[in-house]
Amino acid sequence: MKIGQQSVVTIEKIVYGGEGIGKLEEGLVIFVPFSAPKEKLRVIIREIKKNYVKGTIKEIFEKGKGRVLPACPAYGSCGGCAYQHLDYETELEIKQAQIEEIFSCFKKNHPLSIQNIIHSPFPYGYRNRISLHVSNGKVGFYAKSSNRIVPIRSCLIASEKINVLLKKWLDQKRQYVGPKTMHFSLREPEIPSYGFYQVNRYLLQKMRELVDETIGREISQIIEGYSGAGFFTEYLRLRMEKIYAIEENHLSVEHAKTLGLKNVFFIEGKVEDKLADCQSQIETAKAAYLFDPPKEGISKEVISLVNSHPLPKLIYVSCNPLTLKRDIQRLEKNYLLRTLRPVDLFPKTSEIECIALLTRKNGI
Ligand SMILES: C[S@@+](CC[C@H](N)C(=O)[O-])C[C@H]1O[C@@H](n2cnc3c(N)ncnc32)[C@H](O)[C@@H]1O
Repeated sequence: MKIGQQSVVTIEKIVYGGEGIGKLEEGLVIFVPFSAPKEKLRVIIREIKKNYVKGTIKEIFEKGKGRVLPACPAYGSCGGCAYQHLDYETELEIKQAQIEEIFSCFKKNHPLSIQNIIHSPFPYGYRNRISLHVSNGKVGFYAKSSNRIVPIRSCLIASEKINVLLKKWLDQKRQYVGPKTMHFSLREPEIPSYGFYQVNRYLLQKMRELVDETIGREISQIIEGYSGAGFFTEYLRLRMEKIYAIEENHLSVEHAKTLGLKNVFFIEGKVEDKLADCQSQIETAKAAYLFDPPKEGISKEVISLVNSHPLPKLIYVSCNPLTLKRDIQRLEKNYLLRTLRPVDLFPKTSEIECIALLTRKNGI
């Protein structure tokens, strides 16, 4: 096998991350980006690894399920989207199957029910914020796994308001000539101008309702880790006795405090440092953890604190199924995984949001 060699392959499925996989005649597994399920392709080998190869499409012999023409001229070079070449129905089926596969390992020892993916009402125009990079007169997004800037004029997954702002900024930013790449972000005026904020403007209320439903009515106290600017806190406090909300980003905490929520303690700092204090103040029998960490997941330190003080429920909102799986495995001795709800917060990209419900094992 050589780089540049051509081969014929049928794509078996699309795996998490967005690439199709198939087997070459030699028995080697091949990963092919921008392919569709069951598609028959001629591919060019681009990279050879120990146990697999990577290829790109040279020719499509038989189109796979759901293939459509991508709408964005930067698709394929910009690192943002992975599923513009598929219709939305196929993308949702693929994402559901990926979640089923990643979490199938829990089926044996947990009463796990994987629910149907919640779709975004629209797969385009949903982002309420974008981050761009500027260097040597180029303004755009990074190419996949690279610092190379792919210039763009507009972004189809961003909202109309963001695209209006982008148009205004493009010519100004292009003037920038500096030794380093500069980064800037554009946000809709409705959302806080700093720190993390949920990105899909069509699913904001739905996310809050789903988390509320998952928590359940018997819970009246919450320890919320990674609470950001109080996105879930603001909604949940309407029916909670009290919430301890821990967040390390100073500006997000400042914003959260401006909401004036009476039954909420906003605590600035790392969950690692503040959790034990909250654990000592909560009434265990009616309390739950709500965690919404960044894609790296929860640190071993936090997992160990949770394992030393398991509350009846733990609700885990995650934007990375792989770290979610890892963290559930680390919590397994105290918790059962009950439900997993995929949510398509990031249509056309390979990302999948999940809401997991874990309940404390009996007899702890
Ligand atoms: C995915 S965001 C979720 C924010 C919020 N739940 C929301 O929906 O807007 C993760 C948040 O965790 C915060 N964070 C990351 N690591 C942290 C840590 N070790 N301790 C406390 N906060 C942390 C980040 O600043 C960010 O606001």
